[in-house]
Amino acid sequence: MNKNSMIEIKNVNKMYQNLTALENVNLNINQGEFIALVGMSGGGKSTLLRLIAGLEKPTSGEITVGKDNSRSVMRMMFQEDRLLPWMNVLDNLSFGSKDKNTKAHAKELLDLVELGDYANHFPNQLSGGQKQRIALARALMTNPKVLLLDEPLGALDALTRRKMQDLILDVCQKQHLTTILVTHDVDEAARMADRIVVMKESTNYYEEDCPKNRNAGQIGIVADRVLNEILGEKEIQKQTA
Ligand SMILES: Nc1ncnc2c1ncn2[C@@H]1O[C@H](COP(=O)(O)OP(=O)(O)OP(=O)(O)O)[C@@H](O)[C@H]1O
Repeated sequence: MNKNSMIEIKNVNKMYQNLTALENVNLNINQGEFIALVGMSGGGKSTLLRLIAGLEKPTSGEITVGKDNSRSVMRMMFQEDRLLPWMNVLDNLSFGSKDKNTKAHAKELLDLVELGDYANHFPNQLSGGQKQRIALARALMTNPKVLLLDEPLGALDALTRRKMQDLILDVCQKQHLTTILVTHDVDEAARMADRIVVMKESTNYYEEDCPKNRNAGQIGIVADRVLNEILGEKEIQKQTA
């Protein structure tokens, strides 16, 4: 593993019975890098994320995480917040621990996601965006080095989604996280990621490096290029004709 690497994916294949979900995927993700996985439905994005998380094993090939290849440095966040409805926000983060340090850590993270005043609220008293911010804070409780995000903003309205994108980017930078985001939204990928990986058919994928500190125009250009890759030039021409 090279010294800046956090995740190395080598010659990974995944079969489900006769179906090839992933074929010969090779990807090297550096510490602190923000990767977006995009592509058509069924392209294998969630499968790759589950393999990286260690929830499933590749049929062949290898995935190495950090120097000790331990999945304990990872936390995952999903489209659903998965908060426990019978616990208040603070307990959802600390799992009801009475330990002072754990509670203090939970409070710090609530401040980080700008919900410091909501410790005693219950999930049903929160908006969708607030619940996702709590889910993000909870994912950070164990001080992970890698954050795996499976379409976490998919259920949010456009404005809340935009705010969450900024918050996630800010948090990832502050906590020096390596992040992998699965998203259907190419604009979201173009706004957030350092590098976009397009999962095409199982045999084929494409990478796009994004400029640093990009403006709205550059985001649009990157998003268009990625969309071209996903749909193919002809589809785009047909749509704009
Ligand atoms: N547990 C499973 N058993 C059988 N086939 C599966 C399983 N999980 C995924 N697949 C298949 O593997 C392929 C890749 O699925 P995956 O969910 O990774 O795609 P995706 O790119 O995340 O799709 P979407 O954008 O719709 O979420 C699909 O053809 C899917 O039907």
